Amino acid sequence: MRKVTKGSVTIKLWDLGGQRRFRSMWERYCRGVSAILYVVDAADRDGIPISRSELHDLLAKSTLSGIPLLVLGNKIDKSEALSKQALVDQLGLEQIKDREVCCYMISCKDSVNIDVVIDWLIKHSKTAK
Ligand SMILES: Nc1nc2c(ncn2[C@@H]2O[C@H](COP(=O)(O)OP(=O)(O)OP(=O)(O)O)[C@@H](O)[C@H]2O)c(=O)[nH]1
Repeated sequence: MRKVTKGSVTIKLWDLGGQRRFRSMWERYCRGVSAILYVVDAADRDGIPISRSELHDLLAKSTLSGIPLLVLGNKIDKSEALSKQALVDQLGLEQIKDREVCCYMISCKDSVNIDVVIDWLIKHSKTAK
């Protein structure tokens, strides 16, 4: 667990492993959270179908209904990265109707759009409500 503080708001973040053997644990960690952040490698075009089905399987859990979702398309510094619209389409984000969904394209390597992610998290934190 990591904490990020901005102003008077402290956000607690749990970084869950993306490998197959960790995926069955996702639902347990997501119960009761203020928001789910789903980070996808936007440059790994072949991996997107798996990301899509794992995401939709996760969101189908009744325990997680209504929890806001922020999808991050990471690695936009790579030339092969998908556009935002292509990522939204390929992940089927427009089909998610039971919660707020947002998508940002980021580069952790070049620190692109990290500020908007933090702002989104703060807006959706329990203390901000
Ligand atoms: N080019 C590029 N590489 C990145 C970026 N962010 C992370 N990486 C690289 O991607 C690799 C995987 O990063 P991790 O942070 O281990 O990925 P992860 O998704 O947390 O891994 P799991 O939790 O095991 O799923 C590392 O080699 C990082 O340096 C980015 O924005 N651009």
